Amino acid sequence: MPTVLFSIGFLEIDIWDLFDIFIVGVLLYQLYRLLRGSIALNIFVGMMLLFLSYQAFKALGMDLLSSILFQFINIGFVSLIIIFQPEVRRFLLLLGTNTLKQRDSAWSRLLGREVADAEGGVPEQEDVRRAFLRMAGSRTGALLVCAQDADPETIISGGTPLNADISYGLVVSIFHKESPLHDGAVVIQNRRITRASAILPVSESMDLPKSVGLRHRAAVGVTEKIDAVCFIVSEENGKISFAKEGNLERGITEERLVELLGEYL
Ligand SMILES: Nc1ncnc2c1ncn2[C@@H]1O[C@H](COP(=O)(O)OP(=O)(O)OP(=O)(O)O)[C@@H](O)[C@H]1O
Repeated sequence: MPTVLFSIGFLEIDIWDLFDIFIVGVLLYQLYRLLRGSIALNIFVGMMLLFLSYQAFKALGMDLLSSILFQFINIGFVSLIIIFQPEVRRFLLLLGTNTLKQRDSAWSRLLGREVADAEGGVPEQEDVRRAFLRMAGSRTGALLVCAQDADPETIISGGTPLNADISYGLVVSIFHKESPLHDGAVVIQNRRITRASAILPVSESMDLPKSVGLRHRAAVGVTEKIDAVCFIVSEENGKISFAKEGNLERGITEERLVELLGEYL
């Protein structure tokens, strides 16, 4: 029996209760981060309200109402898993990826950067920078996914599988309007182009302004679902944007592009 630390009225709190509250708090916060901005958050809040009402009715001894709500919650649990299937998947993926892979990749990125710095820059980053500036100048639409740790194939579909070195000429050629591969996204993994013309999941986020079109929504969508970042060139105005964890940074400068490429490519 763990020792009681303090009491609030009739409630006796021990060390495990504090631990319990802390873990539930962290899990709820992570869940909120995952669902933020999506319609799923509204459903989640609805379910929480239902659950709290059930607890309140039960505590007040209103048996009929609480038993009806209990049935709802019972079915609700199964339907929650179905409704939130993509979010549950992403949540588990995030947990696993964060704990296992990110540590390794952080080290390899750190070491990689040290080697690159010693050699005077990473050629792939320089090639993508030049390609993006050129495409921005000519208002050529482009969408580039840089997968970080997760396997992007689980979410990204279609297009043409490739296994090519990144080069300025290749990136510009793929997105050239006459190219059969220009429509869709280019996927980069471990500094190699693994797919072109890929179809990405489109974000349903209500936080995005109405002016944001499908290309940018697709960039946001894929970063909501897997550990990846996206670089986008707008065909409409030639602006370069960046997407990460479901957030869109619009109209970034060349300096910022260099900084982000250094961090994520
Ligand atoms: N789900 C998707 N996955 C990958 N690429 C997509 C997807 N949806 C749209 N695109 C790309 O975006 C192009 C259409 O972009 P649209 O004009 O709707 O978006 P936008 O965000 O307004 O971009 P822009 O500012 O370049 O016009 C398509 O031709 C296609 O290449």
